[in-house]
Amino acid sequence: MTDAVRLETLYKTYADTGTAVTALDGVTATFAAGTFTAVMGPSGSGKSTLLQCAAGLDRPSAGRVFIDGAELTAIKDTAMTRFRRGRVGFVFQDYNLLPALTVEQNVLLPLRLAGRRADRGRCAEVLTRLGLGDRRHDLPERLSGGERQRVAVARALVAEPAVVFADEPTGALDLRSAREVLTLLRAVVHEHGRTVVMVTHDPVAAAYADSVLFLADGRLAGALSAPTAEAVAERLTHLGDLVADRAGSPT
Ligand SMILES: Nc1ncnc2c1ncn2[C@@H]1O[C@H](COP(=O)(O)OP(=O)(O)OP(=O)(O)O)[C@@H](O)[C@H]1O
Repeated sequence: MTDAVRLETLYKTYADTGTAVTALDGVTATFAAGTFTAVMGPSGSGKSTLLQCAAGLDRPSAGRVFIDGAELTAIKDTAMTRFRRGRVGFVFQDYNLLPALTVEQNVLLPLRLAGRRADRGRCAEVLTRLGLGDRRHDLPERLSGGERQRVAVARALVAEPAVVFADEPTGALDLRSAREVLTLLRAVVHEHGRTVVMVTHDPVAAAYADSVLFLADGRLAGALSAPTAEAVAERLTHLGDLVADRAGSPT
């Protein structure tokens, strides 16, 4: 199986605030193509930083990132944007849809920005697959939170990226909409062979993934295959204890 994403000994230090914060402390991980992985860990453990560095939205302080076999960390800033537009899709907690654009225009935006043909047929196909075929001409304000997030998923998929990164995609949704979006992400992986990496706080959401990667203090702290919400919650409790112990112990 090919790796959609490979992270090699990633470090990220934020030094701009006086005291340096090490958000990633030597993380090595791979995400195989066609898999759905959840990234979990206590608050401040480096989940968002990991996602940002893996997606090329931020640069690690050291280490290498490969997407679909190409080294992202070797690419200069201007080319990075182009690379991202072609190979990476994003879904954010707050949808990030442009309010003045219709659903269809929002979904087609990544293709337009990448200078590719705005394939309306493909857009209609993706929207229909996501149950939004008849909402193409609506503005986002007319959609529910769950529908908006499904538009964001359609937008992330339209350019057929090697990987879709989702940062708390269900964080702003009610239970039913969250379940719909997670079912959709799972179908995107299992029925359409896409790769999804999702940061979440929610053990129930993580249980939709094929496996869970745990972070604590910027380091990998284990993994779980075929996760259940109960097993994930238990692992998280232990991680929380571990972090509290470390913080309390003399160095
Ligand atoms: N831009 C920044 N400048 C300085 N420090 C930062 C910055 N972004 C993150 N950090 C710090 O890096 C560490 C990891 O943050 P990160 O947001 O990656 O964690 P997280 O696991 O996603 O947290 P949460 O679950 O609370 O969203 C934290 O200590 C955080 O305060």
